Amino acid sequence: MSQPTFPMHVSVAEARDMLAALLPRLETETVPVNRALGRTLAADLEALVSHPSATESALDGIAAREADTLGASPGTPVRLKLVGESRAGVPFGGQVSAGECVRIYTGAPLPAGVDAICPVEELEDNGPEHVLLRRPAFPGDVRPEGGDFRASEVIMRAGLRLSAPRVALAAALGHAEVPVRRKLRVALLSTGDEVIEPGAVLQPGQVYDSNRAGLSAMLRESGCEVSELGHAPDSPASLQAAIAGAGGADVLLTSGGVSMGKYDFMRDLLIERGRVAFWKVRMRPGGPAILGGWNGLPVFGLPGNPVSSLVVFHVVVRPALTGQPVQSLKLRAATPFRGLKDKTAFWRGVIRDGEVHDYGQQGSGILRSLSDADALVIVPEGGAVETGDTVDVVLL
Ligand SMILES: Nc1nc2c(c(=O)[nH]1)N[C@H]1C(S)=C(S)[C@@H](COP(=O)(O)OP(=O)(O)OC[C@H]3O[C@@H](n4cnc5c(N)ncnc54)[C@H](O)[C@@H]3O)O[C@H]1N2
Ligand code: MOO
Repeated sequence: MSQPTFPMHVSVAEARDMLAALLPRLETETVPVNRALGRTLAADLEALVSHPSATESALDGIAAREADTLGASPGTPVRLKLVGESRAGVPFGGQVSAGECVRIYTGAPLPAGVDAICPVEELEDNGPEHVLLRRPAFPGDVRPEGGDFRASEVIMRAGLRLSAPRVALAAALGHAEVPVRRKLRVALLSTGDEVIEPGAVLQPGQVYDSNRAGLSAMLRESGCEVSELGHAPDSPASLQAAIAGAGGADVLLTSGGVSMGKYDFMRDLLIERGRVAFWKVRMRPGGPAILGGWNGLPVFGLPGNPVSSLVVFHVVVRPALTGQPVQSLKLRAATPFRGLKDKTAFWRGVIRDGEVHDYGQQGSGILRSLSDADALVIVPEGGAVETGDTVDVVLL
């Protein structure tokens, strides 16, 4: 190849940013809150109500004045008069005076005049109208109005990805519907003469298409709408015909055909007849990845090796598509991890007792390693990890 006119050997962060820069701004749509899992909030969400909506009990028991109950113990119980009941949804309407209490249940509003709770386990009935407390009532077992959030406070920010707890929070804030960004439409194409559908009879030299299954699952997990273009054999004409089916997508992901081989036509198509933003990333696995464009459609060419394609998706493509950074944490290395002079390594690791161990087989064709591993251990360019060092790991 003559001197390339595009960047080569970019860093992982550059690859991520260059892909993100090619993606469109996503419009806002509204979805029912119980269908919002995995979506990205398009606007700030404010609390329409306070939670709790009234000061309430955290326990089943009685509500009383703390001052009346101080000194209560099993040997010297305090006797209070029962004047009513407060249930969740059916509050006690009256005023509670000194020496009095009301039966109360978890989530029920605290009546006027009382400030503390004694749980039912510490109570004994004393005739039909009195109870004995074996310990004082505690103000700490009262949940104050607005203790979780207050009406009109902004509680969730635009850009937040809606995990299950966040869906619950949006509903608790009072939103039946939430504004979210529309899903990114991602077309997905596998390439390679040897690649066949799982279920077909495999001839020697063929391989089942695991990349498309894995990438499609990862895309759905990432909140994308996936348009599966199937599989194209290794010929420029077949690739062009398959890519033409991606009309309407925001981005096309392909796997295979991007390295140094004679039949790596994805690479040739983008370099010779399309547009290239970069070729090759300083990472292993996944070095041969390519980013470019075809008739205005951004195209990210993932390497064919099964581990490589999924690892590049994990650390480059997903963060770019979702805008969510890669989450890493620090662990103690229980084994050494090899470094590479000019590449960031993402080695598969197994976490045991809070330490990360080398999985062992690190070949890019060993798909089992990715399924068995708990994490990718990041060894920066030029670095190496000795046993006992602290390493950054990305959970899988
Ligand atoms: N001389 C060199 N050879 C290779 C280099 C290099 O720098 N110089 N890089 C190696 C690296 S690193 C990788 S990664 C691979 C990537 O190659 P391609 O993207 O061109 O991928 P293919 O050659 O098409 O396939 C590689 C491998 O993966 C299997 N494969 C492909 N698609 C699928 C699929 N959908 N599901 C499961 N498996 C798939 C394919 O059968 C091959 O075994 O290049 C190295 N070579
Ligand atoms: O990058 Mo390749 O992905 O090492 O096998």
